[in-house]
Amino acid sequence: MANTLSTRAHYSPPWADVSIIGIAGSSGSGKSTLSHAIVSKLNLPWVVILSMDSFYKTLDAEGSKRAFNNEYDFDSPDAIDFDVLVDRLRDLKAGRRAEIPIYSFAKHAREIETTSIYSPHVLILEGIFALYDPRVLQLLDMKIFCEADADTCLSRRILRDVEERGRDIEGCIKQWFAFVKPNFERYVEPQRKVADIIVPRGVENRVAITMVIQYIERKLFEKSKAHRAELKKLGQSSEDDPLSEKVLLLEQTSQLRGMNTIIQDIDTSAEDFIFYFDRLATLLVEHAMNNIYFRETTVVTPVGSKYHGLAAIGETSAVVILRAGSVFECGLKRVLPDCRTGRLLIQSNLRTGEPELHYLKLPENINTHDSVLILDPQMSSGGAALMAVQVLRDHGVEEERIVFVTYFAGKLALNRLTKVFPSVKVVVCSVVADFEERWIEKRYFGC
Ligand SMILES: Nc1ncnc2c1ncn2[C@@H]1O[C@H](COP(=O)(O)OP(=O)(O)O)[C@@H](O)[C@H]1O
Ligand SMILES: Nc1ccn([C@@H]2O[C@H](COP(=O)(O)O)[C@@H](O)[C@H]2O)c(=O)n1
Repeated sequence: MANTLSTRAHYSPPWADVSIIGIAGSSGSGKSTLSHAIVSKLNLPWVVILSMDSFYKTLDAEGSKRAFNNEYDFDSPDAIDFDVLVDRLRDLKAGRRAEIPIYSFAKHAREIETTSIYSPHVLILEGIFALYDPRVLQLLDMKIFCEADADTCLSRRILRDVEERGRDIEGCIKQWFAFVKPNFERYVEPQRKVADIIVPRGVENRVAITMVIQYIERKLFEKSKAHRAELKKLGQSSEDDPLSEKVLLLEQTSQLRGMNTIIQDIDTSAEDFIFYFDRLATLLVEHAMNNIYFRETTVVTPVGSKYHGLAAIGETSAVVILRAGSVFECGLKRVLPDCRTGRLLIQSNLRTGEPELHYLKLPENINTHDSVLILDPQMSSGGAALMAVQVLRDHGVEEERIVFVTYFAGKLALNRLTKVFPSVKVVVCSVVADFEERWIEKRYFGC
């Protein structure tokens, strides 16, 4: 029986249910320095710092005037847009991309540009009110309160604000005694009570940092284990299933078999390999294009007669899974010369075999494109394919609009992908043994 939506299997990528660590404490206590120390100790691509400064409310002209006179209270919770912060945290927790405002302390205002966060496995939320809002507290996996005595905080703050935030010493002192100090006692300090760990001396506190690192490493290990187990389970449950009707195999004509013979022959020269692979890639992209949306149209020929034909409805873009997917670029250009192309770097962890997302750059407004082709010449375990489709889904691309284009695929991998994403089409040249080692890109690029 063909796959239907009711038989959809569950898959959650490694970035689902991101662990969020909150670090609160007085201004100048070393929250930001501590956060950076944790990130650099972990030395992983998926740990991201989110500063609460990004969520300061926009000021009106009067507020801005007061801010420049050091007369605006930035140390009251009212200065923070907690609703937007909670929204963004919820998006990230759900594995979605979140647009984060960029704040300028020198201008007391948000910049026009935003920055985006997507797919962290761990997020560090740092700010004077990181443990303040009950909705935020609910989302936190670990709560830290960073401590330093008030004199230290003030002297650090003066040095930093004069050097980095465009302030003068007098203004810093005025702001400190009017707002920072009283509000620390009123709002910031009480957050100690909800903290799991109090960290005196911030970044100098090696014991505390080690504890936090161990906690994060344990969480990441558990997640990786769960992700691998999920992939394995998906494989076991789909082993005996027939291929979905969404798997569109190229017609095995004698031309195609001839090309395959040359491509698969170990003695084929590099030039011939590239020539025939490019030809085949063109056919695969053509076949994908046969399965996108067209509308009827009529054109006039040079001799004045009418031709009733078809035209693509909207834009088709492509996403190459690096580095193997680059072998499709020549074929893609032949069929769609102006196709906007994004890139994903997905690599298998050498130790665990787990696919990991390392880099992503997608065409702008990809969610509005009519069709998106994902290009990868080999589908071995299906892990990279699942991840790539999930990335597009997280960026608003509807499943029906995705066509996965591949040269070789194992049946298990095809079943895994179409069970999780039953509406995704897969264009494939040959179905081969499960878990076949990747070799196409090595032959194509000669290394
Ligand atoms: N343990 C420390 N020793 C010396 N300077 C520090 C220490 N921790 C932080 N600083 C410095 O103090 C200033 C404020 O630290 P920061 O981490 O920005 O504090 P917060 O984020 O809590 O406001 C920065 O210039 C930073 O380099
Ligand atoms: N326009 C602004 C906004 C905030 N502040 C001060 O920043 C402090 C929080 O940032 P830390 O990195 O020091 O935690 C807070 O105490 C505000 O007084 C500001 O001066 N100007």
